[in-house]
Amino acid sequence: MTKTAFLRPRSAPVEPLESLAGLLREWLPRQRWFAGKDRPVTDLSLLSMTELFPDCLHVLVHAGHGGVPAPGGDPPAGDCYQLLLGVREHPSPRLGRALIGRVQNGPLAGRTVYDALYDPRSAQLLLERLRHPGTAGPLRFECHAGQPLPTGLVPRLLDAEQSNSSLVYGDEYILKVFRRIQPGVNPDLEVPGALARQGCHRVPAPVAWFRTTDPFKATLGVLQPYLRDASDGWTLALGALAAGDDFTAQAHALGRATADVHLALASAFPVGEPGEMRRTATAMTERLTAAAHAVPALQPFVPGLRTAFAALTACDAGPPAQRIHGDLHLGQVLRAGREWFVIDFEGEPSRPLSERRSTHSPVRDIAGMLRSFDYAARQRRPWRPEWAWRCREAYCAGYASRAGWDPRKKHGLLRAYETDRAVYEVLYEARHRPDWLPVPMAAIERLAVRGD
Ligand SMILES: Nc1ncnc2c1ncn2[C@@H]1O[C@H](COP(=O)(O)OP(=O)(O)O)[C@@H](O)[C@H]1O
Ligand SMILES: O=P(O)(O)O[C@H]1O[C@H](CO)[C@@H](O[C@H]2O[C@H](CO)[C@@H](O)[C@H](O)[C@H]2O)[C@H](O)[C@H]1O
Repeated sequence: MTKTAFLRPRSAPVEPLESLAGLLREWLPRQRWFAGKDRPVTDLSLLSMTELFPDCLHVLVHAGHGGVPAPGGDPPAGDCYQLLLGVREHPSPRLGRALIGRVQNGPLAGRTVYDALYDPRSAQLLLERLRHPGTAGPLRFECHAGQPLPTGLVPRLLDAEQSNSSLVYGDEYILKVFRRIQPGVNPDLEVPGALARQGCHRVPAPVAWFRTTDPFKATLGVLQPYLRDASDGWTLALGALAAGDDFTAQAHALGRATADVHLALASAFPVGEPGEMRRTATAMTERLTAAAHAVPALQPFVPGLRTAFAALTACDAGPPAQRIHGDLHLGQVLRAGREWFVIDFEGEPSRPLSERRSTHSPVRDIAGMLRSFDYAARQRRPWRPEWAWRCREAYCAGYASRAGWDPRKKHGLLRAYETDRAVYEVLYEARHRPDWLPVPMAAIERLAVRGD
C-alpha cells in the first residue's frame, strides 16, 4: 500500500458517528499534545475504532488542516491521533478535565464520552491487556517473554506538560501512550530496545508495548520500568540555580552519560558518513526560512543566522552521522541515585518519523543540551549566562572524556547546530508556549549578532 493510501481517512465509519466526531473536533485542539494548534481543524475523520473492553473504545482520528484530497492525490494535510474513549450512560460525576461531551445521535446517542486514560479502571484494564499478549481487532499487545508483569499495580496519570500521555503503575512501570501517530516503528520503542540489547544501562528498556496494523502499521504505546525517586535534569538545574549551587559536576556527568548513549547507539545501528556540509547547511537554511515565515519576529535576524549555516561549508565534517536522541534537553534526562538516565527517544515531535529515524551528527544532541543550560539560566532574573557557560564547559569536557573528541573543538558545527536548535525552539514556543518565546529569541539575537 502506498503512503497516500495509508493516510487517507476511511469514510465508512464517519457517517453514523458524526456527533462523536463533532465533539472531538472541539476537544482535540485544546489538548496539550495536539500538534496542529496553529492551524484550524477543517475536518475530523475516524480512522479506526476498536472496542478495547466494555465501555472503552480505542480510536484513531485524523484531524485535517486542509481540503479533502482529490481521488488518488496526496493525503490531506493533518495528523493522526490516538484516543482511548470511555463511553458510558452514567459516568462518574467527577470527570473534570477528562470530560469530552455527550453524544447526541448515532449508535452512541445518550452516552457521555471522556478520556479514558483519566479513569483508573480503564488504565488498569490497559495494563491487563499488556500482561496477556494478544490481539483486539487491529491492535497487537506484546511483551518481553520471561518478564511477567505483576498484578494489582495502582495507576496514576502523569500531570506533566507532555507531548504524549503517561501512566505510572504502582511506581514500578510507566506506560507512554503516544498521541500523534505516524506510520512505522516509533523510535521510543526501537531505540531503547536496541540499546538494551547492547547492554546500555543508561536507558530504561521496554518491557511491553502495543501497536496497530490498521489503517497503517504504527507503535501506539510502550511500557518501561519507572525510575522511582528520580528527578529530571530541568528540575535539578532550576533547584541549583535557585540555591546558588554549582551544577558543573552534574553537567560533567551528564556529558559522560550522553557520550555513553551515543557510543551505544553507534554500535546498535548502522553508522553513516560524516554529514555532507553543504547539504546540512541547505537543510538548516530551509528550516530557518520556514520558521521565519511562521514567526515574523525571526525575520530581522535571518541574515545573521544564515552566516552560521553558510560557514558550515568551510568546516571539517566532524564525527560520523549516526542514530541520535534527536530532542535532547534537561527534561529528557533523569538522575536516579548517582546516575543519569536518558528517556524519550522520539526526537523532535514536529519532524517526520523518517527524518527522526535517520542518522544525524551527534553534535545535534550536544547542541540541544547546551541550549537547555541557556534555557535554565534564563528562568529568573538576574539571568545567569555565566552559569550556563560553566555548565557548557563541564558538559563538553565530560563528553570528551568518554567519546574521545571534544565538541568545543568543533566550533563551526556546534554554532550551526545550536542555531538550528534555537530556530526550532522559536517555532515550538510560538506554537505551544508563547510566553516562553523570549528565551530562544534571546539566543537567536546573540547567535545572529555575536555568533557565539
Ligand atoms: N522511566 C521513567 N522513570 C521515571 N520517570 C519517567 C520515566 N519515563 C518518563 N518519566 C517521566 O515522565 C515525563 C514524560 O516523559 P517523556 O518520555 O518525556 O514524555 P513525552 O514524550 O510525552 O514528553 C518525564 O519528564 C519524566 O518525568
Ligand atoms: O519533552 P518533549 O519531547 O515534549 O520536547 C518538547 O517540549 C520541550 C518543553 O517541554 C521543549 O524543550 C524546550 O524547553 C525546555 C524547558 O521546558 C528546555 O529545557 C529545552 O532546552 C527547550 O528546547 C522541546 O524543545 C520540545 O521538543
